[in-house]
Amino acid sequence: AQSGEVAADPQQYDQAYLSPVTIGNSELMLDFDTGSADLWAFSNETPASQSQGHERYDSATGTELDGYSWSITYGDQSGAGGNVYTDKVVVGGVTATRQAVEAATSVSASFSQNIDSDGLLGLAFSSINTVQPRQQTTFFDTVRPTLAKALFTCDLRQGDAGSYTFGYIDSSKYQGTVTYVPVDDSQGFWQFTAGGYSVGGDNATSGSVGTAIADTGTSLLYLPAAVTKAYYEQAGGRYDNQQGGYTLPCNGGAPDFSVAIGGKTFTVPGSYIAYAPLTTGSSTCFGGIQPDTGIGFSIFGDVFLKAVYAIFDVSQGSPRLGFAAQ
Ligand SMILES: O=C([C@@H]1CCCNC1)N1CCCCC1
Repeated sequence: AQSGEVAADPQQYDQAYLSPVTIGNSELMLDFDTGSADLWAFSNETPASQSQGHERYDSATGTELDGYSWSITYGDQSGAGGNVYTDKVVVGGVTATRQAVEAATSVSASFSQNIDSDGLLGLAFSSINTVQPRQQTTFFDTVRPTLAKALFTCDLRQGDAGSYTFGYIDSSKYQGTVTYVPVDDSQGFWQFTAGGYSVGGDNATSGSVGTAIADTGTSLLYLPAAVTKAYYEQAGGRYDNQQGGYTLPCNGGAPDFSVAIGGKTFTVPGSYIAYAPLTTGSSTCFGGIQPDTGIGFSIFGDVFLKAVYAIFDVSQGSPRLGFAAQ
């Protein structure tokens, strides 16, 4: 049975985490994304004008799926599209011999401009893979039958290299016990229910966060508008229309944010929520918690995930998420 571990290296401000992946004879840095289900890469078929500074997948090593294509638009309106090959993909020593690899023939500006990232490796459910005419499986779904345990884990860290593991849980990476919650995969996401919250350790937990997804490909923590408002009232932040989000003082006084999941409380340190100065040297920071207005559920992105050890587990028949304090 297979198992393995791969590094997750943070970009500036932990905006995204990138992991080395070998596809055929190409070694690329991909953004592992539990909020989408396509494995796509800059390729020899991506226009040079769009791929300056990127490593590219050389599709010559692959077998083209004739007449297949893919096209994806993400929640932030970025996107990409192209052709499909099968090829050998290796992640931390775990090998998928015939993985669908989506070679980009076009990518949106934000992908061209982020030269650290050579593409995405989707880890949501394969039901939302965009390949036509026949949907393809994610890397995890492809290798799942060969894994020692049908699960992968995520250990993201603030400003430091973390890791993803496939096929095993590394108990040295967390403290205390793991709390498991059921996952509703009907929308293709790792969707769960979060409970009460508290700001700054005051145990007057109020309200409930509700439906949420665990999304390693999203930088911030998007919460219901009322929860977000309550946080910034205590944090001394304000909604800045010009910035398109809440901002707060960078000065280290930001309160912690705690949320109950599966009856256990998980805490995001205030320092993670003073996310990044508006511009270099500014004493005002963009907030790591923002409203989930218009999305339909909360998004537990990297600001939350780097505070916990997360287990994405399909070994029990029904999918479940495990969380433990880091
Ligand atoms: O496009 C996304 C995200 C974008 C950032 C990377 N992860 C996937 N979705 C998740 C939230 C609901 C809408 C779809």
